[in-house]
Amino acid sequence: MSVTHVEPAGEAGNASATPLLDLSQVTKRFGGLIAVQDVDLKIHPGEIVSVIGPNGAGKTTVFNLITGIYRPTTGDIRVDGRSIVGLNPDQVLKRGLARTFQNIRLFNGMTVLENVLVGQHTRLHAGVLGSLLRIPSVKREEAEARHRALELLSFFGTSLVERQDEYVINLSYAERRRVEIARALASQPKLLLLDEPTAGMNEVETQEAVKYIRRLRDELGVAILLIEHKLTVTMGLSDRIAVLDYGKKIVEGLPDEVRHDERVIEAYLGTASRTNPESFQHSSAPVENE
Ligand SMILES: Nc1ncnc2c1ncn2[C@@H]1O[C@H](COP(=O)(O)OP(=O)(O)OP(=O)(O)O)[C@@H](O)[C@H]1O
Repeated sequence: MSVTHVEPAGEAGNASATPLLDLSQVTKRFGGLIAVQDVDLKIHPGEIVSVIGPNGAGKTTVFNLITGIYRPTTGDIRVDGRSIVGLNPDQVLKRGLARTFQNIRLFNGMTVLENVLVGQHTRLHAGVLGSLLRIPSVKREEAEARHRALELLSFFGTSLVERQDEYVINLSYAERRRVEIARALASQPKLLLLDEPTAGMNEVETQEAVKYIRRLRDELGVAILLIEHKLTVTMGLSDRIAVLDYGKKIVEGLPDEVRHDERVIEAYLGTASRTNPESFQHSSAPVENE
């Protein structure tokens, strides 16, 4: 796969390098409601960063701001030093940011392979006319796209490759999550935003997801920004964790720092967690929904 490998973050010098993603004083208002307020967040190449916080803290809004679904009311969002404010989601994708959604968004009437092929649309050159006339260069491009899509599916082992012609609706929830990630990877992103990638998964599936998310970074060099509620996932995976509460970033630090921070315990964990820190869970864990 031709995704450039990038050294994992935390290396000396990273702090001074231009961040891959740089949110600066980002605020989003919906009428009188301030969903996100003055949030600063930097992600460097090869980092895995989690955004956590209670229900309604502003996590998904941050994702929607980064990916061009919403425009910040104030503040700036830069990718490799260039502002992306005002770009639409397709343009943001072309700048190297791909995402998955809290509720899986696949084309259920398409096969596994077709769903991943759709993810490559930003990289294909054939126009409508070329496709209709089936000119040789288009056929070649289609064959290459198919080859790349199968390569992406094989990142998750052989099962999705074997089921490439199956409609995604017939796959298990965990498998559909993988297809969604494969489709996001098809645009060759520098940064992948994963919105609750283990929601609705059992323990075994969750641990498998943790492994492949780490491999995305280690083997493909893709930086990852994660919204995730499960302690085992965020603590085990993240280089850094940013905590939102009522739209503001109240803490940012290493997993161990965040875990023991009083402000986080107050805001997110509630007093119950003082007696049981392992209960670092969302109060209403999301269930599978489409
Ligand atoms: N399009 C919108 N219009 C109005 N209010 C919105 C909109 N999107 C989000 N909000 C509000 O902004 C706040 C932050 O919502 P957001 O979905 O970002 O929180 P969250 O941290 O992702 O929550 P959860 O963990 O429950 O998914 C909430 O009060 C929400 O109701």
